[in-house]
Amino acid sequence: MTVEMTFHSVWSLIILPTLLTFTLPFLRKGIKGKPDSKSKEPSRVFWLGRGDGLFADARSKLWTFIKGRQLFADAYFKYSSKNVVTKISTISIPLVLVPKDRRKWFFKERSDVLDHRATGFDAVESLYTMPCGYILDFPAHVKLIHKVLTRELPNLTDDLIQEIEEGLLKDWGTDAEKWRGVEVWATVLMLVTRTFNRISVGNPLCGDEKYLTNTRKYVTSIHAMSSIIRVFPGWTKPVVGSFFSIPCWYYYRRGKGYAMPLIHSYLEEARMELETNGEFSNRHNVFAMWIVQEALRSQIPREMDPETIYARLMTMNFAGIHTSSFTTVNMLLDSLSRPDIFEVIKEEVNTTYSRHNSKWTKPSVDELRSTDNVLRESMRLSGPIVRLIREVKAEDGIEINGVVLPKGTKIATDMHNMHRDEEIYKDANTFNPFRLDPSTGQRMLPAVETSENFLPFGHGRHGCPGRYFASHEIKLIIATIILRYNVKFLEKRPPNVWMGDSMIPPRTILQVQRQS
Ligand code: HEM
Repeated sequence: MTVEMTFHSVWSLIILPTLLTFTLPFLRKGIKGKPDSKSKEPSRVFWLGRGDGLFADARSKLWTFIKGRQLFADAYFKYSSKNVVTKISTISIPLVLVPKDRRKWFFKERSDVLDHRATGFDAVESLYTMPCGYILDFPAHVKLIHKVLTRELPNLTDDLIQEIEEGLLKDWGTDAEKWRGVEVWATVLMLVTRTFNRISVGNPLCGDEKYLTNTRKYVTSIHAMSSIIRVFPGWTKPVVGSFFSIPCWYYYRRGKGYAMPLIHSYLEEARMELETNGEFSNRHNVFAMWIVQEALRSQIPREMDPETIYARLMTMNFAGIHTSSFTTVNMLLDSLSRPDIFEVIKEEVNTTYSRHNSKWTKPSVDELRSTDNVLRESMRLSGPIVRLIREVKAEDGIEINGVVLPKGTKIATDMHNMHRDEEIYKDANTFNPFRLDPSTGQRMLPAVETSENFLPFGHGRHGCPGRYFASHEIKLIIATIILRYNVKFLEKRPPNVWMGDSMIPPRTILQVQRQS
């Protein structure tokens, strides 16, 4: 994976953008001989970082690519926070930033006015990179996450623990004598892939190294390849997108070899149960079976197709694996570089575990309030998604603070900078998990409680449905690490790494030793 990522990074970060920014505008002008789409934009939007003149578009893209972080911070603190509508170039499409006073509306608006899929799916060029993208127009899996996964968490906790224990033993080792260096990102990614697949396909597939590696590669290839495709102008994407997404399609197809036998057997078993008993049993309490049962209930032919069931499983893996791994790694790095904070959660984990007779259950994990505070604060400063994007779908466009935005405009809430806004969080740049809630003066709410001031899981209509699972899973991972391993503190928090528009945790070696 290191080699894969290094190649993608160099290619997507340096060579491609430089080449494209300078050559494609020439080419395009040469071929079409007409000005860029700039003239179609409404004149009243203030476009930060974009001048006039020759190749203004290309220059502003390159500028954002080099100075993007600073430009987004300026856009937020100088304009959005003062309720001015601002536009900013990105390496792909320009974004209009939602002013602070319109955030409530952004999260409440109907999907036929603002399409929410721009955050998770357009941003990764899902049209090309996700062979399963066609299921998104009927998101049955979202309903199952809301209704079944969250409800079943108490019954899934033992399975999650078992997978976390086994995964850690495998990758962090059994040696109680010697310290050992482990690369935290690679091992946590594998651990989360395994744990997530315990609830999605169950045992034994969730422990099958080949299936897990293939799934991890599929998800990673979507992120890596979309970062390349994103650089190209829209009119080239049908060709470029199809070419660069070959690895995504390859891993997707390959994964069928592992998952399809299971899906076929679940379909057969569930059909038999329905015919003989008129209802389903609870024998396989895993996501794959919930999708099968929901499909049979619906009797919609496309839903009962094994291809659709596989597509939903892979979409879930895409939504849940990188987000949860990034968050777990960030929480580890944040707490291990602050011994005072780590000691608080260590004490809490140890006492809660003993109080509950050395067994984790959903209610006992919910008692880990300080651990949850650390998770929440870590997500505030290092949430894996830095901005939420919507596409204007309303035929006549929309109007924000006097500015008209036509259909197709992409608008965004920049949560990375909003979470650093001193008007919302006092000492906003300080990692302080035990800060009080500025609006109530009370302790912070649990990490799953979203608000327009706390957005790592989104908020409102399309807030992340998997957040209850993710928060439970991450706390179980952290608690198991605390109970089973000694981990050396870090001298200081290694900074996150910016790759284009995304912020990822740094590669860090942790020194670990199994507790005897
Ligand atoms: C720490 C881990 C996670 C983070 C930070 C996270 C964050 C997010 C965010 C920011 C959104 C977009 C909200 C928006 O556009 O307004 C989202 C959507 C979504 N997430 Fe998560 N997520 C996490 C884990 C998960 C997990 C484990 C699952 C699956 C079990 C999941 C499933 C989804 C789905 C299906 C959507 C799309 C919802 C829709 O279309 O309405 N997420 N997530």
